[in-house]
Amino acid sequence: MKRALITGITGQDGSYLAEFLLAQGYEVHGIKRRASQFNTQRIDHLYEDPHDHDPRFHLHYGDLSDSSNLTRILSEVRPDEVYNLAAQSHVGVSFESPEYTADIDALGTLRLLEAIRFLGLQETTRFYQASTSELYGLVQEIPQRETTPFHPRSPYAVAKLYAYWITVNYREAYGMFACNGILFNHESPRRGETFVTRKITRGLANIAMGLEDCLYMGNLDARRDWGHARDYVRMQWLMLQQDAPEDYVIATGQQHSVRDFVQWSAAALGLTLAFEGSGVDEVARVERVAGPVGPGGQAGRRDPADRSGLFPAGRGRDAAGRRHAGTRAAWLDARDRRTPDVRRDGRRRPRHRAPVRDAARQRPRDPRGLRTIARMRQTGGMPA
Ligand SMILES: Nc1nc2c(ncn2[C@@H]2O[C@H](COP(=O)(O)OP(=O)(O)O[C@H]3O[C@H](CO)[C@@H](O)[C@H](O)[C@@H]3O)[C@@H](O)[C@H]2O)c(=O)[nH]1
Repeated sequence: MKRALITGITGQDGSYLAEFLLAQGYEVHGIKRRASQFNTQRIDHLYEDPHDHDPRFHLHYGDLSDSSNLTRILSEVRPDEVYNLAAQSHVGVSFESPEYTADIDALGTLRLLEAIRFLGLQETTRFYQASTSELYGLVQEIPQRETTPFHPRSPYAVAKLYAYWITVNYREAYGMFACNGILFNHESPRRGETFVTRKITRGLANIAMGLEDCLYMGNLDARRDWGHARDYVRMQWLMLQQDAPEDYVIATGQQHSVRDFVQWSAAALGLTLAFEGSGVDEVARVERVAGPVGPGGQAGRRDPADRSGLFPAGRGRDAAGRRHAGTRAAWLDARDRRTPDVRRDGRRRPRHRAPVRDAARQRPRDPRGLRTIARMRQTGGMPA
């Protein structure tokens, strides 16, 4: 049975790759960071108790900043394949934490490669490095290919450039089977919520459900090549199954703008947006609401004279604490009022409960997950 070790197993790609490798019959080991809160939501369905008979899924505490820890895990697992997916992966955040980003993304890769070499595993362990289209930054040719010169434009991309070349260097200097996967953007429902696709889908869904009233965006005209993460982890595996190690670009070959993504997401929710203004003053208002909105719900009718957005400010309540007409909450209230408590069969009808509010219904349970609503302003910056 082949053994794989995945750094970054708790992330989007790590979770899909673990699923994929388990289905291929691998024994899968993952490195997760210690955190005071649970950080394994994406892989909880794969968890096997270590006391079970012959589990094939194992988690180890570790960190790419900790060489002795990496060396110990590698010497215990002695993997056939290592997938280095762990990183500080947010481009915007790398401007705020450039040194941390370099430590994990650049030196972390070196630590892992060096631990493989130090343990004498360089001839048996194959190595995948999660490289990135961000290396191209200021693009030198269109489309980009494996031979296109790099011009990174963020601390993240510069750190990943070091990781790229140190991977090439270990391949050339020590004969390691080491590959860089230069992946363009790849998304899924498991994508982190501060990356643009999840930020938009979450934000607009919250607007449609009346939970928020504004979503602030950065550059709407930025263009990205978006694939699905599940397809891309298969590519990662395929790179390590070739006869000889090489670096590969993975993309769909199609680019779309962030603005397109906003409009598709709005359309899926039955919202029609009207864009006004330009540059940092651009605003998109919800012009029409149609069809079912939100899981199991439908939008309330909106006063066409109201140009302030789908839902007025004040979290959808007036001074007396009554919900405004036009919000999903108001629609649910109205449904509860007009629907008898007891069904025809004599059973009690379940009442609507706000799913994302705390007991006092004052604050969102997860404040990070719940900032949203109906005005989109182009700030020119790149907020998370
Ligand atoms: N995050 C974010 N991005 C915004 C926003 N508004 C516009 N954007 C633009 O949306 C684009 C896509 O951003 P993200 O999907 O958040 O990340 P990324 O910068 O493309 O980087 C991702 O893909 C790389 C290539 O695969 C990865 O290397 C990187 O780790 C990350 O996953 C960027 O050009 C960004 O300027 C916003 O409000 N938030």
